[in-house]
Amino acid sequence: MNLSQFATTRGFPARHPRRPFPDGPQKAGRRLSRRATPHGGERSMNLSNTPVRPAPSEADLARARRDFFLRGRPPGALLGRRVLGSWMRCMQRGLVAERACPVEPLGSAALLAARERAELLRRLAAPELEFLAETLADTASQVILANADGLILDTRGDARAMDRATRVALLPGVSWAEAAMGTNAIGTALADNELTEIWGGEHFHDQHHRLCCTAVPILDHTGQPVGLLDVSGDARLPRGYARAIVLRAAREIEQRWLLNAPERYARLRFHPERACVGAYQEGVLLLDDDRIVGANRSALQWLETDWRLIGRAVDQVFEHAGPSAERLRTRAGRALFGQLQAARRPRMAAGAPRAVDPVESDGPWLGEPQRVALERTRRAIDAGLSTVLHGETGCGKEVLARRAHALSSRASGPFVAINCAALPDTLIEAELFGYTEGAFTGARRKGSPGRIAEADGGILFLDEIGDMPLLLQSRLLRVLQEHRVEPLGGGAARAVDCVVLCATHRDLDALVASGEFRADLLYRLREHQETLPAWRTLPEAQRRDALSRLWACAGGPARGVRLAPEAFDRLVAHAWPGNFRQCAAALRALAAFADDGAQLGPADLPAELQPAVEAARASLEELSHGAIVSALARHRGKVAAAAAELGIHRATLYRRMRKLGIAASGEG
Ligand SMILES: Nc1ncnc2c1ncn2[C@@H]1O[C@H](COP(=O)(O)OP(=O)(O)OP(=O)(O)O)[C@@H](O)[C@H]1O
Repeated sequence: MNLSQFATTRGFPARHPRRPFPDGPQKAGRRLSRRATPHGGERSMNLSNTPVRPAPSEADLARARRDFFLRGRPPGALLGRRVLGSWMRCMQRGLVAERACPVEPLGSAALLAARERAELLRRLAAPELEFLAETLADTASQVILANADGLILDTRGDARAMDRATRVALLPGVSWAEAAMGTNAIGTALADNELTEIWGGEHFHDQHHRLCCTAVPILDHTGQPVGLLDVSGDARLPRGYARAIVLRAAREIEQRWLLNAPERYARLRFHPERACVGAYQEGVLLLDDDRIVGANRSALQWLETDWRLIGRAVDQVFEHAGPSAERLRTRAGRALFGQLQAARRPRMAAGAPRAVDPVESDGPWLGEPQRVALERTRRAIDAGLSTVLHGETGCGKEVLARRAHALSSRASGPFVAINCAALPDTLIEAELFGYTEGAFTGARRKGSPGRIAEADGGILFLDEIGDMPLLLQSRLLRVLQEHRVEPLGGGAARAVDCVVLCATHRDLDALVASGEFRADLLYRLREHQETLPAWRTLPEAQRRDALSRLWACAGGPARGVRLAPEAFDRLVAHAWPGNFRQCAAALRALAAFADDGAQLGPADLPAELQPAVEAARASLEELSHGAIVSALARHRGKVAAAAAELGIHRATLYRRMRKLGIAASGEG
């Protein structure tokens, strides 16, 4: 579903003029508040505990500020209780209203690290950020995702209506925690863990008086804040213009968070009306056997309880629940309709400790060069730029592409990976572009949309792009130019919106020069390029760090298997021509064959890492004419035996002998 469809299903028109306030901020905001409330949701169930409070006039606010800040008197009752509470906290912290608060954005590496820590939140929130930005476009508001400390992670929207200082302060990397910025919706919502609206002069600092903000904390399935959604705009916008829509977006993210929980938990969904089980307002509980380990807010509402529900046994809450849980009765006597989705427990092969895939578990190891490449690739994706990832085999090109996809605004779209070198020439065309029914012998009955069409809304990852046959290059070029795919055998062309990432270890410019790759295709594919470093070029500190991570992922430490310092040093120093892939595989093998609790020394390392071999390898280039001749002589011309003594492969010795003009006299 594209954004317009997404917006329309929720009853919001998808298009808005980009000009801020085409008919004034008041009108824009009022129009939006009218649009944003008619969902049955907010009417039939109050999702926020925050009562709607009458807006104090500017004169009321000015009086309240004079009373509080100048005369030290309690301000009038029109100032909300929570705003007053926040002003008092700010005073106690020594903040001064007239003093500008310094804006100190995080550096790019620290911001990247913060974004990585909040990866799940960002991924789940991305569609809502787009949706809010689109819907609020004519109010010139800024949509903000912050982490649970109030640090801005992402923004969307058009903030042209704000002054420069405010725009700068609302950028990613800036903290809006109350302690730093005084009373503001982000910081105060996090301090109170409630939906918060702060308008104009309610902000603690004078410098924020032209701003209005509406913020809602995003809670995980146990009720802990994991982040916050905020809409900030011009203080002339009517109070409440963003309340319903931002609240609903936060609930959507929370629901996704809940449903993203491990499948080993059963899910109990319920609602007082049968038809609403499975719909927006359903209550959902996560169950670990008979214990409640998670809930959504609707569940709390229908069960008339709060987050203390987490940890209770199911039968403390429900009086009666049949095996299918179709009819439920709470201990308070409320009848509900329910549906139980059983837990899925993965069946593990007995005894075999499974190595953890570093990419699946905690994300790849990222040193400084990978971090920078990752962030730039993510930005390229968000900007719709085709990107080539260049680097030796195994240096993490695909890993990086997948990670960048997960962090990008296309995270909710598919990631379709195609290895151009692995597909047989006869199949690649049909595989990529799809085919209609009966297009060729063996075609599936209903035809196939093809892999490119499958990437619609997401990423098309073309691995080993340098190996794509010339014939297909022109078809691919046409797809990239026209954003449409035509299936084999005719049929309607299909529009495709995808960002293309390519990976290669080959020199694409050289391939163009030798006529193996189309120059015009390369220009299309390489709107941006990132080069990933080979393992051996990383600084030693990074290799050590990476090795520790790969070893942990290989499962050794979990079974008490230790690498002696000399073994670790040797692994760090090894050149690993197959880069991360080879190193990770070697570590997995080491861990697999070691006994629990064993300490592995240099002698336990694979043959190519043994000291004699390493020394011989290192000096291969210097292996002199004399050394080879005398080794051959000692073994009566037997090349295999001489190679073994020199610690190199027989083929390598033959190559070296040819280069030095040494004739082979004995048998191999
Ligand atoms: N940064 C990393 N952190 C941890 N493991 C990594 C990292 N990069 C690569 N790996 C490991 O190496 C394997 C290969 O990575 P990947 O497929 O991304 O390499 P590649 O550069 O695309 O290789 P090729 O060019 O051969 O396709 C991964 O499955 C993973 O186990």
